[in-house]
Amino acid sequence: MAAHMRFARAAVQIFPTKCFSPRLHGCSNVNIPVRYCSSTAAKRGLVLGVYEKREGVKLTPGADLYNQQTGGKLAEYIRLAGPTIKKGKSRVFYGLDETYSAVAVVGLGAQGLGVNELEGFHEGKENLRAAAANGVRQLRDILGTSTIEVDGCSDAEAAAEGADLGLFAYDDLKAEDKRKKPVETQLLKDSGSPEGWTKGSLLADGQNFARKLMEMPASHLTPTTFASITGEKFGSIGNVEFEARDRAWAESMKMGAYLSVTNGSEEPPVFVEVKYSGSPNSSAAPLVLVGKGITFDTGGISLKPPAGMDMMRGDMGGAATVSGAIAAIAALKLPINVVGLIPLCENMPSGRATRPGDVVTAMNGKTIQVDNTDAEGRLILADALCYAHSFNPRAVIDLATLTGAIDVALGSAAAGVFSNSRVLWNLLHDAGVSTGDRLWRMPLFSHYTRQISPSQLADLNNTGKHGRQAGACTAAAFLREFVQCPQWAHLDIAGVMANKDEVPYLNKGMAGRPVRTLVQFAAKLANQKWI
Ligand SMILES: N[C@@H](CSCc1ccccc1)C(=O)NCC(=O)O
Ligand SMILES: [Mg+2]
Ligand SMILES: [Zn+2]
Ligand SMILES: [Zn+2]
Repeated sequence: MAAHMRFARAAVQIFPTKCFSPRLHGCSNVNIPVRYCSSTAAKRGLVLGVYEKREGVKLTPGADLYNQQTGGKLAEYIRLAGPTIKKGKSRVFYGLDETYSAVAVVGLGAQGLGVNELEGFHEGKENLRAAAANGVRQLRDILGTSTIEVDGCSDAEAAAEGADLGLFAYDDLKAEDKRKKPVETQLLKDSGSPEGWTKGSLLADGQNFARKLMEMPASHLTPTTFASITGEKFGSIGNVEFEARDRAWAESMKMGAYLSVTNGSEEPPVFVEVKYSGSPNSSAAPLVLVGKGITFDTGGISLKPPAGMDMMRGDMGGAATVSGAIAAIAALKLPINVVGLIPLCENMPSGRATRPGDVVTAMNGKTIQVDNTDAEGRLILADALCYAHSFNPRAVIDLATLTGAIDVALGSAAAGVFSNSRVLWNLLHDAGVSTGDRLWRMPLFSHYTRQISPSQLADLNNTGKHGRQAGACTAAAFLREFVQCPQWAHLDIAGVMANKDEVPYLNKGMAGRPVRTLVQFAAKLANQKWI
């Protein structure tokens, strides 16, 4: 008989009666022992980690402590359940003690894993994120647990990230009984650093905020509602100023490239400006983050094909990640000044829409021939990047779901980074290694600049003259024409916009990547003086 079956019999012997009315009790699983079904149990769950060893498993210090509290029952149950618990997999146990309705034991892989150079991330942290996400989801979905304690597994920050990212669901527009039950996660006492746990939770909150904004349909998330939602969010955080500028302001700034994109839409454009003052020197040069905020991209007159066009509700991913990152940076009270610039509008076809071949003038006076109205992201960023210069920035980073070409090049493995600075790139790269939300450097050769300029009618063309060839690189070369800061990076996040199943601790849907990398980058920047 398999070890797994032996365990099943042992568990049944302890609590033989199953929940008789899972629908009534809100229990999603008929196999839940009656004592722990929703009608009777105190709904508290526990997630514990175990490392893989050649024979069996090794308990984390937190799991070991709990094992002692249960008189060795945990280790015995694990032994009965089978030879090992593999990386990212879990087993749920009932009846270990009176405190928890259920305990999910999750596999962390081998102990002591660090940075994997080939993968470009910290493998131990990434395994823990996946394991924590798996454990909390199990307890929520099987048991309807409302409070879950999580083993910090000696890295409470990564455990909190995995747990809180893993529980995210955007179901605000579904009937109440179809929504995921809200769950509160807590660090298991004496299993990791409480400060690390708080930091990980705030990082996950920032990314989840971005995910929600990206997931919201364009019927609900317009430039105007984006401004009201983020305005409310930032209004509740200290040291943050928020302003929403209207079309007249953009006209007064001569943002002709940005305004040309909104022409076809009935929704008014909004340009959001967020300022976080965290540096002890309030006039210290800020990090400026610029985010593409197309709340829906139809392509305009150069209409996109219909398949998958619904995903273009996430074309404000740059705007969302900038907002999520600044929310987390402010919540963490990082000692740095940050400005967020977010040009928002829709890209729609209509009798007023910009036509292919039209010429528009950006804030810096450069003229642009708009040969493809679907290459609109670079137009709104062009003016936002010109405007960024007025803040005398320490560094400028723009984020945009800019090109399908970056998806072809890198898929969802990493966001593409185009930078004029090796120092800036190194900081960004290192941030991605620790968060697991990786970045990959791409070229900014003048070769690509020659593909977008000169244009037949104007200084620049908004598409490369060799069509789709190196589309992400020609887009970056275009943006470079509007940048004055010697510390600039453009992150093309189109490929990482959504998750299918590639990142195990993110569900299917909009990903909010790379919010945590941006925040870790800002923390690194705050602590060094080269830039
Ligand atoms: N809105 C952008 C990107 S649309 C392509 C995309 C592909 C895969 C994942 C996410 C988004 C746009 O219109 N770009 C123009 C272009 O790529 O030509
Ligand atoms: Mg959206
Ligand atoms: Zn487009
Ligand atoms: Zn777009």
